[in-house]
Amino acid sequence: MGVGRRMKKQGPPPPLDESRVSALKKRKAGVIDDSARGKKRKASGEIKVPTPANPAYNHTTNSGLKHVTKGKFANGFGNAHKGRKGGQGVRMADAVMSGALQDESESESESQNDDAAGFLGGGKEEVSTDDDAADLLGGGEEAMSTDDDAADLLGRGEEEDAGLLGGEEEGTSEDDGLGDEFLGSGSSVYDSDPQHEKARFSEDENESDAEEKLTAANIVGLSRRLDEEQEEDAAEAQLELEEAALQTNIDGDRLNVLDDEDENTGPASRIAPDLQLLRSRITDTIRILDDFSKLSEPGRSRAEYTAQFIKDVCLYYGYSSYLAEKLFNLFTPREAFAFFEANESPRPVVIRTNTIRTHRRELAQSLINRGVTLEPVGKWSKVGLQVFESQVPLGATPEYLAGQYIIMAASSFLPVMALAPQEHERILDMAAAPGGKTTYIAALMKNTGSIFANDTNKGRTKALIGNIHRLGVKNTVVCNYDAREFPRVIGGFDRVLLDAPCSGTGVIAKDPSVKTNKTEKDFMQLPHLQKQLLLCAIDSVDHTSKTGGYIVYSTCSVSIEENEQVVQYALKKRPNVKLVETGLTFGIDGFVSYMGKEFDPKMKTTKRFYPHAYNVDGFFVSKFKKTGPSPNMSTKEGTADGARNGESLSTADRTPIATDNEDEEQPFGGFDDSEDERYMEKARRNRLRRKGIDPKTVNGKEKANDHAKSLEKEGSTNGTAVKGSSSKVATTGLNGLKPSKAKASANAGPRVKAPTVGAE
Ligand SMILES: C[S@@+](CC[C@H](N)C(=O)[O-])C[C@H]1O[C@@H](n2cnc3c(N)ncnc32)[C@H](O)[C@@H]1O
Repeated sequence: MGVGRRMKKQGPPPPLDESRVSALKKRKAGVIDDSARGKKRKASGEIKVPTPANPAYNHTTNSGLKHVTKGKFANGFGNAHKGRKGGQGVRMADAVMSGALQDESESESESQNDDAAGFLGGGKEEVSTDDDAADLLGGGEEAMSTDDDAADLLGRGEEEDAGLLGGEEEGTSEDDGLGDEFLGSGSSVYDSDPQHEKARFSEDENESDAEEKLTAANIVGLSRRLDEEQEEDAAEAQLELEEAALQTNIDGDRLNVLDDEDENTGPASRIAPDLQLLRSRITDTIRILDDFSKLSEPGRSRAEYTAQFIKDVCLYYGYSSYLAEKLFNLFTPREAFAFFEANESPRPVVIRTNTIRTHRRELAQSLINRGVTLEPVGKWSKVGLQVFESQVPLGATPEYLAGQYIIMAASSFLPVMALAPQEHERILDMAAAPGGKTTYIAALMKNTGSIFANDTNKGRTKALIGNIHRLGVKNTVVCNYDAREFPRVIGGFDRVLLDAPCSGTGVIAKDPSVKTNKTEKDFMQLPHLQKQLLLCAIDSVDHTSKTGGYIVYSTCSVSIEENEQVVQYALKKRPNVKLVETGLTFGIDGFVSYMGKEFDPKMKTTKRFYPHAYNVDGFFVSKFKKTGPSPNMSTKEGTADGARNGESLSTADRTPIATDNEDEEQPFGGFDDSEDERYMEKARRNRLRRKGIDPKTVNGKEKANDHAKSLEKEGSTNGTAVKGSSSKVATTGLNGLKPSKAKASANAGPRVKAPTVGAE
């Protein structure tokens, strides 16, 4: 099929086969129970879903809780899908066209602030495309989360699994004794610095016509499916109304939802709780908490209802009470409910066009020809495509194998967009595996400059290397340090991305084990590590960088401890940084105060993303600008943040926070001292030749001295590249340090430009 169909030129493919649609619907019917339950309350009129006081929640609530459970983004395109009966195709086309036109205009400036409104308002009507392409892409197998199913069904290889799952499953982050949970998370827009805007790499400018056609190609099939779904919805709603007539809680009545102390008959007290009753009580409790004076029982306190709500949430959704309470505290009760609901359904399957290899329009056309139904992910990205359904495993198409795209969560675009890497810069990705973000950075840099992609977990760096090779990235050095070794390993970067290991409370839909396996200890240990890493990230940046001087800190967690508190800590410890706008056109402002704690007022520049608000993984993105040298980095020899004097660097509190369990068993693509030696030796000879010295005349001791001196010189000349030192990716530690467990070395600090890695 591949070649023949691929060769077909532009023009819409035939509408989607009806049989595909029905297959989809059948599968959907099997998994939609929860959302149906959600609809029920809505249809019965018992839930007043929209809460004008809470704009974030409104994104989802107008669509009813049902919409957030579906695999569709809460964005402008979602809007276009609403009320599509009859005119659906046209509306979608309009939406896509306007999106494409917007793209065009944005090509000059990617400051898409005006898009924000559309995006923010768009959560109301998502299409019920359903529980995801994940199912549709091949159906789930075995007892995995739906996303995991999707991963399999997408036919991905090892490294891609890691990519799709935000890097969660491959290996664990054994460091610090922190487990898989660290591996979550999986990321544009522009830099707050306007001079950078134009330099952004977008291949999709002036493509509005093409995109319109492209989308039209999908419309017929999609709109038919959507019409059918709407009919189904109407039938369900009718049924629910009938059922609701049996219920006694009439709007305005005081509701009796609290468990009586001596009574063991409530839904929560049963061995096998009646989920429907439980859910009904949850929604009733929310109503009461929303309108406490009117609906609560006399003599009952708000705390009692809150406790009841949390207890029911634990039973209904399977959270530990510790985590349920922690998450509950982030939101209004109604929004908390929406959050818990959203965690019960997978996020949409998204692919990122690898602009090193292709253009989004061409990629989309190729995939459409293969039977993939897709759409641009939203106006906010020029490279993302949301996949609704596919007849082929997305992880095994010729386009995939040719590195034209990578499967990655939409939220994972965001930190990279905030980082806004520029061509020819030097970038550090501190916790990079499996490399969704690294490879995006490389694409935005058009394969110029250099990226140091580091990860402490050797096993996971395999996936990173795999992705780097497949996607044709050539400006990246993979290294394997505990990132707290930076900047002693190397510093002086223009920008640093710290996509930190975290608890994964933003990706519960992907990894439901988070519901029960995160304890108070995790929320102490993780922030401790994150704080250490963030200080190291800051210290690794060259504040004198002409184009940069930025640090982006992100997590796929929604907890305050791992986000605002970490940022606040960094602001306190490093007065030489300030928070700046992320440039992201959507997202909810970070907390400036929380439970009596006040944060820096600029904390509002940080952005939070929630599954129920935007139908993306929960995420946090913050951006700092470094304005001066780090306090204790000034040495006699200078103040370069390139860590010229390793000993003088005290970057962070290094109190051990857990056992270091590094996986020594997993040999990593051959980190090998003798192999390293060969490359180092070759580099040394080349360097000497460039200086006009015959390498053969230099004996062993002089070799070492020369090596150290030249490194030092290069460092002091502010990052002059060590040219010609061809290093094999992942086979060498930087500057000859042992890649694993490298000891900080005074000589290791100089700003040595990364040798370009031939990835393919
Ligand atoms: C959220 S994941 C990174 C995902 C990656 N940025 C991407 O987009 O594919 C967090 C990563 O941090 C790594 N990690 C954990 N502790 C680390 C440390 N001390 N130094 C460097 N990396 C660490 C984990 O191995 C894991 O790969």
